[in-house]
Amino acid sequence: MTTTVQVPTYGLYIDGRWKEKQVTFEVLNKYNQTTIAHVASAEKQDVDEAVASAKQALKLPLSPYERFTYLKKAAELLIKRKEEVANVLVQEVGKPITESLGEVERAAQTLEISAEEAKRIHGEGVPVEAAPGSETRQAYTKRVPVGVVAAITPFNVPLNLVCHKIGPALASGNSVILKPAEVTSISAIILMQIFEEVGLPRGRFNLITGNGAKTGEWLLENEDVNMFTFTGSPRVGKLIREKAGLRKVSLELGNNSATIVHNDADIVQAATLCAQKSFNNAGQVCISVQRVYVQEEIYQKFLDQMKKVTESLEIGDPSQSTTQIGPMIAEKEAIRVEQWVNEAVSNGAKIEVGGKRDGVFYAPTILTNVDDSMKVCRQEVFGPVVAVSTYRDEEEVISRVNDSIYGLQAGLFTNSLSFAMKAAEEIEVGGLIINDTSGYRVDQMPYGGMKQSGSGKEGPKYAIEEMTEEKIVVFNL
Ligand SMILES: NC(=O)c1ccc[n+]([C@@H]2O[C@H](COP(=O)([O-])OP(=O)(O)OC[C@H]3O[C@@H](n4cnc5c(N)ncnc54)[C@H](O)[C@@H]3O)[C@@H](O)[C@H]2O)c1
Ligand SMILES: O=C[C@H](O)CS(=O)(=O)O
Repeated sequence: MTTTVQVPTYGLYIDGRWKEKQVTFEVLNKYNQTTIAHVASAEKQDVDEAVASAKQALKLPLSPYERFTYLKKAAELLIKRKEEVANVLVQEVGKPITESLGEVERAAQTLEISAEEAKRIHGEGVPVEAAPGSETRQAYTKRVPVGVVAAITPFNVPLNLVCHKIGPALASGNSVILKPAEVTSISAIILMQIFEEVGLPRGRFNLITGNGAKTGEWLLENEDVNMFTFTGSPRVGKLIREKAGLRKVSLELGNNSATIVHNDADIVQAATLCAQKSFNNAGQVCISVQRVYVQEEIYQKFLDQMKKVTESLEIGDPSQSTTQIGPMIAEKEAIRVEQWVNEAVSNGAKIEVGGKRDGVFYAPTILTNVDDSMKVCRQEVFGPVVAVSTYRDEEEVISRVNDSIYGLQAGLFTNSLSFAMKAAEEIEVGGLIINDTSGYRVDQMPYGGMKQSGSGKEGPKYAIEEMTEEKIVVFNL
């Protein structure tokens, strides 16, 4: 007997209703490459309808308490569907189930923090009366929504990074059009279903799925979009910045994250955490540990421990609770990583662990004998590869960490307060994590990079600042 598995078809969500489309694209299970959904391909007219609906929705303002209530309920409903949504992440990303469950929990927290922040948006009194001639005046500021926000998101953390945009946008009174990554659209569709269920007024949250370049272009062409909030590659980020003109843009882009391990650190803890945070989600994390700089006196002990942890990682079917490393998002990405590693090896790098590809899987790989000019150090690998090298002193390592076009986060293991303080002053990143790796993030913290890692911050409180304008009101009494 053969069993036919029903593949669901999903539409767009515009102006409070689902809209079927003739033309769809397939979302694949990244482990076995089977089709798990047919998803609507938006056309220009759909994008324009979504923007018009979002603009119209702003005419019925929501109070901060109403926004709090919708977001809080959405967080609760997401937790109720935790297993189902985690299984979607397992399939559409190839993310191991334990990590996928963690992403759903974090996404719910992001919505909950956004809900709480909705009640804390405030301005301040401004002492204009202190200016000569303004003695009879009084003033205060208030934060007002930017209006229509277009949110464009990447494949690697497709639920939580969507919540980092939808949560603050709705909390601050905006309406939003979401364009998720094509290859991982299903979790965003489920989130849309959840917001429909909580009864969010129509037009406040619209979902457009389809080709990134086309929908992106149509959103950018539509002058009724007031702000773009983008997470993804520097290539697309630059394009959005160029085309957005005078409109607000927030960009969360790539990194080649460094972590320093100094000679006074807890070596076992540092090596264990570095191994874990180099290979989470098969290294497809923007703050994944990619460059490790180990003080030369402790190098061998550190490397031995990091190799031991890495060799113990279980690779395989992401739906199994014992699996720690799943497939990459596509075979072409695994091939690219393989080529970069091979190129490094042909220039003198040594593979300590891994270095093998099996279809869409790339084994967790530690490289030594690397040179800072190699692609595996200089560019963003976005795969399960880490380059470990030595340094002599604080000055040298800080300058090597800073020798990058990126600046999202870095880690530093040390018990030296003076080194930690020096690093905090001198390392050019949006976040420096002491006694943990570059890969540490919780959702309430400000998060965003310097240099080509982007501009603007996420973390609901900080994203709300990006998604609102400061207005001053002056009274002449
Ligand atoms: N800094 C952060 O917070 C953060 C978090 C996660 C991922 N990232 C970065 O994201 C990248 C990987 O994600 P990706 O491969 O999905 O990125 P990507 O740039 O290829 O795609 C991101 C989104 O942009 C859309 N897009 C593609 N072309 C477009 C265009 N011309 N105009 C408008 N939108 C377009 C895609 O459809 C997708 O929704 C890495 O560089 C990673 O570092 C950064
Ligand atoms: O890919 C980058 C993510 O922002 C890191 S995290 O999943 O939010 O920790």
